Amino acid sequence: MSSSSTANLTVIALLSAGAAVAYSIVVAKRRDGPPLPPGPPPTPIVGNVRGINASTPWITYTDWAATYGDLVYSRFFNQDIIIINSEEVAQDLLDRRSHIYSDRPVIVTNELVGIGFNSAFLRYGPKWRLHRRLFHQAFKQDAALSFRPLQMRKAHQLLRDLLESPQEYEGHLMLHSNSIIMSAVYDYETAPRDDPLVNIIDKAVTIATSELKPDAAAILGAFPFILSLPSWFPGMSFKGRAAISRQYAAKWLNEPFQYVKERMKSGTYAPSMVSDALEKWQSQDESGEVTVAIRETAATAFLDSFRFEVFVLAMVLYPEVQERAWLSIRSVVGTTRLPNFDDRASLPYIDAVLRETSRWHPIVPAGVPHATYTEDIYNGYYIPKGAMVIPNVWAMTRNEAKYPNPEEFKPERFLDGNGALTDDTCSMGFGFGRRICVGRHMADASLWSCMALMLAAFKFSKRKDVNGIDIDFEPQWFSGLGTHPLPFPCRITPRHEGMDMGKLNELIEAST
Ligand code: HEM
Repeated sequence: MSSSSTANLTVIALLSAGAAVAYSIVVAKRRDGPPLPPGPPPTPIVGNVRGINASTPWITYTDWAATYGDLVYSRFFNQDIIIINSEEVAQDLLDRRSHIYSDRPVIVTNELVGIGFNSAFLRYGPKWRLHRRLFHQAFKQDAALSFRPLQMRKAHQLLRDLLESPQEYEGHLMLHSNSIIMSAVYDYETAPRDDPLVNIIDKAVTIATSELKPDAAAILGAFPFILSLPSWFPGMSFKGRAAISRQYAAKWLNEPFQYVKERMKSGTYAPSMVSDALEKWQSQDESGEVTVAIRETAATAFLDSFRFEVFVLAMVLYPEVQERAWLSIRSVVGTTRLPNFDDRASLPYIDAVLRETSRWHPIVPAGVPHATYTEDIYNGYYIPKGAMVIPNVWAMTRNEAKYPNPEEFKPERFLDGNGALTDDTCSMGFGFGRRICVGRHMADASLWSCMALMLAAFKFSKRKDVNGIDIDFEPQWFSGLGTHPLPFPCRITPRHEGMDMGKLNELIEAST
């Protein structure tokens, strides 16, 4: 949804609802009893829109923490919003009171653009439970071990791609992420370029996410009658775009799923999340409900790509960290092979780099919002039923008491005096409670294998200008529901002398 559409929606909402209606909503919520948590004073009708940096709301929320504390109340139209700015409060509420805090807010635009199937946004209830069960079967801790050969094979391919065309590193990293998911979920081998299925899904995701704006969703949620206005009505052009998005979303759901079904029919398939689940459930699924859920969970998985750019950026900006990481790999693995999962326990510094990468710039900095199933009282504050609860991971990673100088990339934070890993796994980037990320074990192993192998084989540094001088740059960030660095000038050079494809293949052979 374009920002002008959102602005028009706001005007429609304001004109049509009028101050009286909106005021009555606010008045209706006024009640005796414990107060709401502290928060910035709202503007009449719209609530706390002003002052929020729309592209990086997590930074605004972190600033609010300095004034209002770890638990902040804000409002957007009639949507109550609770912002959690500390890990302790997140654990108290989202983990320990997960029976209250495991719902999701209704985001009307999800259905509108055709991604209402997304497991991560399902309301707390039987459908979500079924999705969660299907995911759990494929990605629980011991099942995730079965992906290790795949993760290694894909990481080896990434090294070949980086050696062949290092300047295209962003494309290679994206392909690596997509190809792991497509193999694990559909047993589908993605083509290096212009893969037909990935192109369909990418297009569907791009169209859908460009129409998803939390502010527009909140306005439509507060004033659902707006959706019944015709497409020609000023501000309603998004309805036409949403219809196109729904068509693409249907292809995203169906085409890769159909691919697996056809391969199963012809008997030419290897295990995958979809084929395993179909085999297990098909005979007991008379209503077809589980088959639909399998298709939906599979499509959801594609949305959860791993993002390796933050790691590459950190290595470029902190060469001393990169050097220490490489030396630690060399001392354990030597130079005649590459690391594999058996080396992980002997390489604590690499795990410290992984943890610091997710702390330094979490890729989902404002988490995925939860919602309250019933009302609650916490530390004397009233938390309304149906409130959107935002775990502000950014503020948690900026906790000066736990992470001094939080803007600095310092893997040592996660090591004790003996160089062993501490108990702090910095897992808040994967969320909390019953809605915690179901792909976290698989994601963790994919991140580790990719980081360890890239560190062993390549050096990442600033690109040089024609005079051989490093090109300095200020990192820029893409901001949406997630965030990642925008392309930056990076030079990728092999660590091993005289490295060519033959030598790399020898190293890979020696590592397996
Ligand atoms: C580095 C990679 C990843 C990160 C940082 C990440 C992060 C997250 C976060 C923050 C949540 C929300 C948790 C909450 O509501 O408290 C989430 C949920 C979820 N993630 Fe991930 N994720 C990653 C990879 C994956 C992968 C690889 C998969 C699937 C194979 C996956 C599947 C899911 C699903 C299905 C949910 C929804 C869970 C629910 O609502 O019950 N994620 N993830």
